[in-house]
Amino acid sequence: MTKPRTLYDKIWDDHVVDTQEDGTCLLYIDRHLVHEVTSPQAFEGLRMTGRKVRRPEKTLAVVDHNVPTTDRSQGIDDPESALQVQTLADNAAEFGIEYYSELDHRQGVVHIVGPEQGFTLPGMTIVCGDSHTSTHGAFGALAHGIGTSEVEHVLATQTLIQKKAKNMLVQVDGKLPEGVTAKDIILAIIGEIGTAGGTGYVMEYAGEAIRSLSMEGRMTICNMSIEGGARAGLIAPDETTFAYIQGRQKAPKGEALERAISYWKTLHTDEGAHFDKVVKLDAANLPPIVTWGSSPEDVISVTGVVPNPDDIADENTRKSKWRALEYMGLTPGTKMTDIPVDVVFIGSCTNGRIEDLRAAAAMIGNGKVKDGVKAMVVPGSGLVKEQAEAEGLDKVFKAAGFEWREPGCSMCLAMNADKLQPGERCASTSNRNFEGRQGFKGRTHLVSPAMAAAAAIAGHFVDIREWQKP
Ligand SMILES: CC(C)[C@H](C(=O)O)[C@@H](O)C(=O)O
Ligand code: SF4
Repeated sequence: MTKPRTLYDKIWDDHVVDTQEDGTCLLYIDRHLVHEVTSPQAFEGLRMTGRKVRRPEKTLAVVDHNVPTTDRSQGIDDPESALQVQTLADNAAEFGIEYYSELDHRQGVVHIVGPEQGFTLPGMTIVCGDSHTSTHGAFGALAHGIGTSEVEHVLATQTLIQKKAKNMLVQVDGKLPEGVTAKDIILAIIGEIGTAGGTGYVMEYAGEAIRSLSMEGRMTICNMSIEGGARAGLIAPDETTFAYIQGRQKAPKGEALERAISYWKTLHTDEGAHFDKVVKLDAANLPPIVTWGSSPEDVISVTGVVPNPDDIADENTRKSKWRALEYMGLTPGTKMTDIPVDVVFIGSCTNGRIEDLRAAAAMIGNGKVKDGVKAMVVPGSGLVKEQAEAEGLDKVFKAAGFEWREPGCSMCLAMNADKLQPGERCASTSNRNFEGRQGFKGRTHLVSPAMAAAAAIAGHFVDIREWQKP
């Protein structure tokens, strides 16, 4: 009898081209996503050595980080961003790679675009010069970020040098309560294991709460695997996955799809397979979560208070959490619901999909964005934007005073004009609350889309389980 294997073991085994004595492997890469930030030197490397892209048809390029989210039909004002974007356009043309420009309606954040186009499929190895490539693991694909020199290696050879990681199981049982979302699950997991908890592991998420999630929710979970230290997260594909894939532009069709599905059905962890680490969480007990510090592990229930770092035994951690509170301008004991916000950002590859925008819009009713609060919605892609407009969500947002923008990474990391001013406090649906992440001295609180929308209207965090929409 063959040894029971995890989902990660199976995908890994299916892609190993060569194994060295020390365990270093050469892995075949099925899909390579490329964006403007981490690719220029990789293409330059190819040019200098006279090499081509090995499999241009397995490579897809899209601009996302540097694009403005205001009207861009007249070009990009910022010279650095304009150059960055133009460089990717030129490289894609020169090397024969399919490219979605800022004017293409398929353009968006790379991790939203891949799944949306059916480019991301179960059982594949997927890489991108971007840490949030873990998002694609929601399809049961082994997907992770790579560095620029690796981008060059994959472009040239369609392979990657890798050592196998350990297996970790994150079991989330129970039924998610009303008002609590995939974002709260993953924030709770990171709060539990810490930002280094997944280091050296590939995390597989399983259990009733994960199974009940839509593909959008699963992507939110896998997206933040990297914030928990794991380079990749995985969720076994099932009927929800197959239904999402069906009919997508680049997905297999007809008989090819049937054959693919029968293979995809084998992509699950075998009974009795070994995990090196197991973490369990009960979804039924989860509240809506808000981060209070400058690390994604600094999580607290919306019903809680800003914690007191003096309660932490370890001196280094205590000091660093005090520093975080100082940066955030918060005092221990303050009720989370008493913290006012200046800015609300709804978007990013964590929470910029259609379901996220629906959840945010559903909080609004006849409400208006609180005076003095600046709120913006940045759809994750042009297709998300179109879908939202077809459903009239843009009207709901605009009537309430939210700005309705063009797709891109935007204020998730402030590489374009969308930035916090020093000292501004933001309720954000993105994935990183590091110092300066959304702008110099900007203060970020990570929340779900529904929590962000309610904060925009109330002007402070609210427990959306008790939210009476205006
Ligand atoms: C710019 C890019 C390399 C970076 C990443 O790798 O994640 C960015 O997308 C981010 O979210 O910080
Ligand atoms: S939306 Fe944010 S996290 Fe996602 S790729 Fe862009 S910058 Fe990175």
